[in-house]
Amino acid sequence: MTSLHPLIDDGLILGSDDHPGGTLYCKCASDPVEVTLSSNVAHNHACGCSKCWKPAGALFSVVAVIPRDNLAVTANESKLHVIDPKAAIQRHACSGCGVHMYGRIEVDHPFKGLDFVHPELGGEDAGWQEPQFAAFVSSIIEQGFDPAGMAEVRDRLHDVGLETYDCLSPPLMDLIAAYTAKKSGALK
Ligand SMILES: N[C@@H](CCC(=O)N[C@@H](CS)C(=O)NCC(=O)O)C(=O)O
Ligand SMILES: [Zn+2]
Ligand SMILES: [Zn+2]
Repeated sequence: MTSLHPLIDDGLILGSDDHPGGTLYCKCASDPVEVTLSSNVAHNHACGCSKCWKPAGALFSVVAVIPRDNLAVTANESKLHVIDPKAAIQRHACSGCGVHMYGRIEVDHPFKGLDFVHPELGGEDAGWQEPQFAAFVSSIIEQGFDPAGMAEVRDRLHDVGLETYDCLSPPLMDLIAAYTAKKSGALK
């Protein structure tokens, strides 16, 4: 059966509320890039979009946010490069193994100040917040997934307790819309 993601296929491993953070490692056998997080992550979710890093064979990425002040590159930063400088999220990837170590927003954006990270790089059962929902589910079709398999994919996500959305979850979409409305003056 196609893997959704190793952290989803067999059910979620629940995180611990008081998780203090830890170190993320890229997949290079020597001189790995290290990113140290000084808190747990938030809004962890599965993402089906084409831009987020996924482990080999997985249909989904698992990606979360953390305040940028809680993230530091602590080893081999020189191996990092920005995948697409024009994207809102500047994804810093390792030139050796291709893993995305963190994504940062430098432009005016509702999520500016939050960095995007893949908590599995810090250990699959290390206590990080577990995924809360699945986002950009229909986007897997854009990468070649057969539309006829979508009902099964959504069923499998629901089976492990993940609600599915084709953009972000309603609270995050509301946050983005409120930010846009305040900027335009439609909301005070
Ligand atoms: N359908 C598109 C969706 C891409 C997309 O909008 N991704 C979301 C979720 S990660 C996003 O916020 N992207 C901003 C960015 O990549 O800078 C795809 O799969 O490429
Ligand atoms: Zn690497
Ligand atoms: Zn994504």
